[in-house]
Amino acid sequence: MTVEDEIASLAIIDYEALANKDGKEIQKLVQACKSVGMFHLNLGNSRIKDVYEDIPSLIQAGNDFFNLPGDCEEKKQSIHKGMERGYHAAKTFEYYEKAILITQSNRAMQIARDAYVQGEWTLPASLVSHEKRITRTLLSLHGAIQTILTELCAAVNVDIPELSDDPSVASDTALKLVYKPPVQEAGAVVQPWHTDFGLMTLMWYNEVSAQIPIYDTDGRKTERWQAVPVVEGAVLVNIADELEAKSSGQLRSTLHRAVTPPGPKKLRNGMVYFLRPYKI
Ligand SMILES: O=C(O)CCC(=O)C(=O)O
Ligand SMILES: [Fe+2]
Repeated sequence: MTVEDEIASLAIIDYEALANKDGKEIQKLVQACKSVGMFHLNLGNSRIKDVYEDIPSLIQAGNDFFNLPGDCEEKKQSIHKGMERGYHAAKTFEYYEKAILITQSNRAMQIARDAYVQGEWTLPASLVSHEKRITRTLLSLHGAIQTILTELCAAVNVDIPELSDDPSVASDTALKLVYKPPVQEAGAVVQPWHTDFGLMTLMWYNEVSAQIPIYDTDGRKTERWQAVPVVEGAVLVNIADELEAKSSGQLRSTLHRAVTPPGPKKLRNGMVYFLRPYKI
C-alpha cells in the first residue's frame, strides 16, 4: 500500500463570513461546490468555535467505549439491528500475533439525530456524562450545515423544502464517531471510494484520514488520489448525492475514500455529521 504524496488544495470558507452573508465568501463557496464539491469550513473565532474543544473530549469518550470488550452489555445494548445507527464493528481482517488470532475492525457509533434531540435515544454509559457536549456539538454542526446550505441553495437557485430537516419527520441524519485500531500502515484504505447519500456531510479529523481523486485540467477524475489535509480550526465539508441531484448536477457530490493517518501505525479517529433529511 503506498502513501499518496499529493495534497489536495481545497478552499477554506470562513463560517462567520458566511453567517454574515458576505457576498465574496458565498461566491467562493459556490465555486468550491461546483468544482470539487469539498471544502474546509473555518470555525476559528466563529460563534460555534466551542465545538473545537468539545469534539476531542467526545472522541476520547468514544474511544473508552470502543475499547470495551466486544461482548460487553454496553456495546450489546448499543446495537440497533438492521440500521446504520448505533454501534457497529465490521470485521475487516485477522492476523496472528505470538500465535494468537487477532481480529481487527473498523468501529463506529452513530447517534440518530431525530431520536436524540427528542430524548428518545439511549446513550451508552461511557457517553452519558458527555450528554451536554453531544447536544451542543450536534446543534452547532447542524447550524453550520444549515447556514452553508441556505446560502449555497439561494446562490444556485435550488429550492429544498426539507432543508430545515425537522427532527420530528423521520430522517437518517446522524452524528458518527469513528474508531480504527492502529494495525494498518499509513495510507491504507479503510473505506473504499464512494459518494455520500443525503444532502451534505461534515467531518472532523485530527490527521489526514481521507483522500479524493486528482482531477485533470478539464475537471475529469484521474485514477490517482490525493490526501485531504487537516486545517487547524476547520472542519471538512462535502456535497452529497441528494444535493447533486436537486441542483441538476450543478453541485458535485464528492468521490472520496477513508485512509489510515500518515506516520507510524496509529489509532484512526474521526467525527462525521451526515445531513440526510430523506429516510432510505
Ligand atoms: O472516516 C471514515 O471512516 C468514513 C467517513 C465517510 O466517508 C463516510 O462515513 O461516509
Ligand atoms: Fe463518505
